[in-house]
Amino acid sequence: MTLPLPQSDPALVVRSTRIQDPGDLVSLIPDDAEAPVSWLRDGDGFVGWGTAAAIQTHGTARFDDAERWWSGVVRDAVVRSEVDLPGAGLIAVGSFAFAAASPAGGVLHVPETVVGRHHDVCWLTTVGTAAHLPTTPALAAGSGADAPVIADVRDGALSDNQWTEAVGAAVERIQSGALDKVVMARDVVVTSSTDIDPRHILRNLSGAYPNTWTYSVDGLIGATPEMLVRRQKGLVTSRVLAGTIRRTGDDEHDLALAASLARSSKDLEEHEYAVRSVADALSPHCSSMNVPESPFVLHLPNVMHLATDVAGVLHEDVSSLTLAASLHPSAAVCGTPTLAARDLIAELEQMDRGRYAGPVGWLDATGDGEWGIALRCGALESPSQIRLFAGCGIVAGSEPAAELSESDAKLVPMRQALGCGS
Ligand SMILES: C=C(O[C@H]1C=CC=C(C(=O)O)[C@@H]1O)C(=O)O
Repeated sequence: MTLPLPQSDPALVVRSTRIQDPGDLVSLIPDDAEAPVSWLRDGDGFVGWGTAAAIQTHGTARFDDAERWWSGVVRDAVVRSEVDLPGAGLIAVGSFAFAAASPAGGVLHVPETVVGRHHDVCWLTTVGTAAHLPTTPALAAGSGADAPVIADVRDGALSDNQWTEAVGAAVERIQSGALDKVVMARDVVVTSSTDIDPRHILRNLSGAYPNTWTYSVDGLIGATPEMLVRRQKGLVTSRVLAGTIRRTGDDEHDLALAASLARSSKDLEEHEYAVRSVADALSPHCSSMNVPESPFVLHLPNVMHLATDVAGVLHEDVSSLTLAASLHPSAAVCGTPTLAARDLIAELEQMDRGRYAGPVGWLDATGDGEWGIALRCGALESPSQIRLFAGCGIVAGSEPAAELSESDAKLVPMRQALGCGS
C-alpha cells in the first residue's frame, strides 16, 4: 500500500540569489547559529544554519521515510532560483545511522540560510514560508571560533587491547570461512572543559584536508574522503576506498609505501570487495557503467588509500538519497557477505556506531545530490563531549596490531582538529 505523501505544512518559499564572493564560508556561520550545517571541498560547497523544516526518522524505514517526507516538501515548495548549480535552490542536508537498530536513526534538515560557492559563483539561499517570507541576512565573518580546551581523551566501548582481541576474533572467523571481510570500528571519547565549537573543527578539517568532503550535520562533524554516491544530471559517480597505509611525512618514503600499497594482495583483496559491493548495488539503476580494473592511490595528509572511481549512466529517476540507501552499507564499512559482516560487527564491536559509517550529504529538489560515507568524524554527545570513530577492513591476512595502528591514523584528522594530539 502506498501512503499519501505527508503534508509539508506550511509550504516552503525558497529564494536563491547570486552574491559577491563572501570569502571563507565557515566564518559566515554566526556565533549563535542554530543547527549549523556544512558540506565543503576545496573551498566549494556550502554552509547553512537555522531550521526551515526537518524530519527525524528511525529503523529500517529511516531512508524511505525521509525520502517520502522530502517528496512532499518538494511538491509543495515555491522555489525561485537565479542559480543553477549543485547545492543552489531548495536543498536538504542529512545523515543516517549505520545500523537500522541505532537510536540515531536519520535526519533530513532544510536550513533557513545557505551560502554556497561553485568555482567562482557564489549564492545565498533563504527559506521561509508564505506567513514568514525569507529575509536576507547580513553576511559577515564572525568573531571566530575558539579552540576547545581538552580535558580528557579516553577509550570508548573497548580498550586498545580489547579491540585488538576483537579484531583477532574477526580474523579467526574469516579464516574459518564464515565470511570474507568485515570492517571493525572503535570509538574514542574526547571531553573539553569548554563548549566544542563545530566551526573550529570545520575550519581545521577543511584547511588540512582540502580534497575531502568536510561536513557538519546535526552534531556529526568530519572530513570524509569517500563519496558513496553523487548524482548529477543523470550521471552517478562513487569513489570507493578500502586498503590503507599510514603516511610517514617523508615524501620519498611515502612514494615507496604507495607503490607497496598498490601491490599489497591483502589491501587489493580488501579493496575488491568494496568495489564489487558498490558496482553490484549501482548496476540495477544504470544503463552503462565504468568500473576501472585497478585502483589508484589516493594521497591524504595522514594516510593513503586504494581508490576506485566508479561511474554510471542512470536509466531511471531515482534520487541520490535512494541510491545512497541502496548502496549502504558498502563493503568499505561493513563487509562481505553484508549480512554476515553486519552480524559480526554487532557481536564484536560492542558499541553503537550511531551515524558514523552511514550516508551523510545533501539532495536537491530534482533528487541530485552528494552522499559521502561519514568517516573521519565525531558525534557531539553534549556541548563539551564528542565521540570519535575509526574502522579498518579486516580480511584473512590482517594483523590485529597493524589494524590498531591504522585506526589510530584514521583518528588523526579529528584529533588534530580538536587539538588533542596526532
Ligand atoms: C572505515 C573506515 O575507512 C574505510 C575507508 C577507507 C579505507 C578503509 C580501510 O582501509 O580499512 C575502510 O574501509 C574509517 O575511516 O573509519
